[in-house]
Amino acid sequence: MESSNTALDSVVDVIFSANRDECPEPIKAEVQGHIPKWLQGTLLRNGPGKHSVGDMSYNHWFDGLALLHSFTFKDGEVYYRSKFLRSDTFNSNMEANRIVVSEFGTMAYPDPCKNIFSKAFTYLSHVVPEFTDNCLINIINYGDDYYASSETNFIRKIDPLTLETLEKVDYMKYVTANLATSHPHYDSAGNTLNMGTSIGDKGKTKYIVFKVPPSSTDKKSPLKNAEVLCSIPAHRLLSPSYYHSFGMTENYVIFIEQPLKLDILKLATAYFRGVNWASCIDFVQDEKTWIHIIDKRTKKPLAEKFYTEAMVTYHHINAYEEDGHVVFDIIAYKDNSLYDMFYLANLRKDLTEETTLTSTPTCKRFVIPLQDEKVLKSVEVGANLVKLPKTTAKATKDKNGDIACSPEILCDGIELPRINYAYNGKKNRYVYASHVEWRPIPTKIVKFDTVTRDMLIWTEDNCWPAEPLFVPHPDAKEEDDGVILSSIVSTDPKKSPFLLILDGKTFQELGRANVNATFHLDLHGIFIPEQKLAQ
Ligand SMILES: CC1=C(/C=C/C(C)=C/C=C/C(C)=C/C=C/C=C(C)/C=C/C=C(C)/C=C/C2=C(C)CCCC2(C)C)C(C)(C)CCC1
Ligand SMILES: [Fe+2]
Repeated sequence: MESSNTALDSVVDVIFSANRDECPEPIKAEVQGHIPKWLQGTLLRNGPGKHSVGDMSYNHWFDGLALLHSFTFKDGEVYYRSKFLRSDTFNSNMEANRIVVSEFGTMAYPDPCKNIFSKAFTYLSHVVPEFTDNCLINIINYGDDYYASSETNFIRKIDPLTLETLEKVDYMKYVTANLATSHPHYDSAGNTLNMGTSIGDKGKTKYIVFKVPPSSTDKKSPLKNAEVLCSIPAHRLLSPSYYHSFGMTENYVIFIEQPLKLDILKLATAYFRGVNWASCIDFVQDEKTWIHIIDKRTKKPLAEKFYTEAMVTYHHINAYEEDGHVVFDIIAYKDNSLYDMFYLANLRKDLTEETTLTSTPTCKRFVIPLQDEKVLKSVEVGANLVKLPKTTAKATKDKNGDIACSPEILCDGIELPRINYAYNGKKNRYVYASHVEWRPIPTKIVKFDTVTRDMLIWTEDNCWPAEPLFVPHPDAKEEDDGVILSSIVSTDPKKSPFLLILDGKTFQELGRANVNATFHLDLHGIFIPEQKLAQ
């Protein structure tokens, strides 16, 4: 018994909690199989790579210090490198040899004295706190620049080739966003669209959609030209919803205001009360989930109120318009247990006690009817407004004239979804994702066909795959003409970690690039084609 627990503990260590070393100089990987010659560019990924500093540890996996890594493809060869993001947070922690900047799941007290008076004093000097710039979630492209991102008001510009950390950028200088997502969208005109939350500005709490145009020639920060497209007042001033991503079609932005709420009063007193910020988020089971459909042309949300039952979602998959409807697919949960599952103490418990997840991810499709207001008035209460033939998703008018949406379940157990981004906002068929069974660790990646509901699977013993990312063939004719890239952490000491390359159509291995280094399990990333990097 003991030995199997030890084995499971070491899995948690190897894939989640161990501190990693960086590998700042590029190393050439040993390629097995075949890497298509057309695949030229850099896969750049981000995720937590250091979970303790000195003798202090972070509580939560999403708190770890950002470690960037990249795979550069050149003429069938692959070069790997990794570098810690030299954020102010990283530097201050290293200098103090302890954790001095708070993260979402770990509250830090720079003053080691636990005396209540000094704690109160430290609190007062933190009335305007400098939030963390440990940007560990994703990489965002604004204009010609690349930024490591988290969800606070700070992003860090990076050099996508050398992984060097550059300027710290404060969203607040350009748009009033105290929080912003790490999952923006890119449109065909080269704009980046993102969403943020503005807390208590001029007595109002609102969600904003902002657009950053492609770079201007004057070499100023691309955010200088940011424009707020729309702002939506939060249902409650002191409890805005938490959201991690949003959806976008050609004409609409889809924003889900879910009953997973930040309690501003609790947040403001968290430091003084000695609790972490994560404890100030509540899932309000008996509240509705509001679905806002923002028309990019009028810059206003549609007048109708769409809602569904209480749920939690982090990742939108895609959204598109079809015959007078907006269709969008998301990964949804019954509650907020995903966040709790990633506390390092729970990850250990979940593995050793073999507990099942209380809420597993479900891939849901919502269909929103775009109804003329006059027509809507004449529709009977209870009538289904969805007219698309091949879906079981419904939208019915309730007695208040609001529209209750019930989704179609597409499949269970997938997370970290990616699509061929050329199909973002357009009708797509395939989703590439991590497959999650009852354990909170990734063992398989899949290609899911939303039409036939078939799943193609890749798995291998002692291999823990990261989010699978699709790169289209430069002359792609079909949606799945391309390859899937996933970086694989290995827990077999005899086997090095590798970058896996699968064929987009068959999901069969084309090749792998074995790297003589250690990998961390990361969260998200982007592929930058060579022509774009050369600009
Ligand atoms: C500024 C501000 C602030 C702060 C904030 C912060 C600090 C934040 C952070 C945040 C964060 C930091 C977040 C994060 C998130 C994340 C997420 C949401 C994720 C998700 C994920 C997932 C979903 C996963 C999955 C997976 C993996 C990874 C592996 C295994 C398998 C699976 C698939 C499960 C406050 C509030 C105080 C106040 C106001 C203002
Ligand atoms: Fe995410």
